[in-house]
Amino acid sequence: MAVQRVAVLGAGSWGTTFAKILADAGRDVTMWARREEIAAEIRDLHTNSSYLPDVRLPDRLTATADPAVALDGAEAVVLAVPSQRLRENLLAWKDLLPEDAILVSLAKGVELGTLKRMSEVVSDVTGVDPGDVVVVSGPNLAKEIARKQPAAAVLACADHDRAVAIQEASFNAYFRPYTNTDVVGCELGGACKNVIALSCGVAAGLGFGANTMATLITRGLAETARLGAALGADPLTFAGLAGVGDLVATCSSPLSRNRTFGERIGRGDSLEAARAAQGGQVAEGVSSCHSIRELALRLDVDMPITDAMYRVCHEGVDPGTVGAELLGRRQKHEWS
Ligand SMILES: NC(=O)C1=CN([C@@H]2O[C@H](COP(=O)(O)OP(=O)(O)OC[C@H]3O[C@@H](n4cnc5c(N)ncnc54)[C@H](O)[C@@H]3O)[C@@H](O)[C@H]2O)C=CC1
Ligand SMILES: O=C(CO)COP(=O)(O)O
Repeated sequence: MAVQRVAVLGAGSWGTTFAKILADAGRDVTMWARREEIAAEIRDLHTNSSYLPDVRLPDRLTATADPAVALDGAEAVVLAVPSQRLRENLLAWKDLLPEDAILVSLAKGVELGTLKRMSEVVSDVTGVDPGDVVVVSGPNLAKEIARKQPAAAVLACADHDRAVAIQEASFNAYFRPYTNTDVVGCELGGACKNVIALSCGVAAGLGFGANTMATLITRGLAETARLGAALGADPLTFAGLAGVGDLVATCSSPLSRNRTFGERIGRGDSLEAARAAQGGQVAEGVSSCHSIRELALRLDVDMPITDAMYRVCHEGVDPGTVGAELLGRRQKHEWS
């Protein structure tokens, strides 16, 4: 199952960075960009200045605004659009997908309405077995990796051979991918940490320090693991790169869009102002706090931090008020 020719659909921060990883690992990569001017910039100038300023892209990486051109002959197809936009984009691409191509999902989120994980959305639209989709997760802030700063990731797939094929295609001097078969745990880890990063940003914006951050990260991990247990995830996954690894990176870095969004809210910006300041880039936690809360309610899982972020982002409740409510909850044992 050797993969040489890869299509990366989506030319935002992570799509472009993952395309660069693959090209630096010796693969032939064609990206699809929504806007022709971004495709032309990648193709002709080897930059994507809207998303990765000051990063030079490899010569063997090219781009097009025509998905049929990007997908022609691809042995692997990397899906790199925001989670709430994956279904509509896949519907447009599904008849162009080469038969037998390995489908790889980069998105970290849970779909609003259906409450499905991304591999389930891919399966819904394409008919591919969800166990054949490879999910990428882990502490992967795009702007660091694009500058070749060392990082590791998890490639989760029920079919180990497919994960190994993408591992071989993406392994390079600065990017170390591990395989895992726990797709549920890896997808939940990635989706939930965006919500916890939002909460850390809110706390930072309110002026709180390291103890508060560590508390939110640790209790955030506890509620993620509770949801994981209800959905059959392997508890060990949450101790790994897609769990604590991604949480620590995203919750502590000013490069995180979710943390930055939360920080603006904590400082008193309106949701509209925080959204406008994102420069068109996605803060997945804002929609995922809604869908994950619904999922938790459906499964009767207690997720108080996620619920607090839902109330801040979707009901307009004051961040200081939800903070006080979180602290004032019923006293309990750490693991109950
Ligand atoms: N940026 C990062 O450091 C990382 C991001 N991720 C995940 O990867 C996924 C993609 O993230 P990024 O590339 O960073 O996002 P981004 O916001 O930087 O770019 C999104 C891309 O999707 C395209 N797109 C296609 N249809 C769209 C639509 N209808 N609405 C909006 N955009 C549309 C945009 O044109 C853009 O090229 C997200 O789920 C994110 O959580 C995962 C790991 C790291
Ligand atoms: O998923 C990420 C790092 O692993 C990126 O986080 P943000 O979307 O918050 O920037």
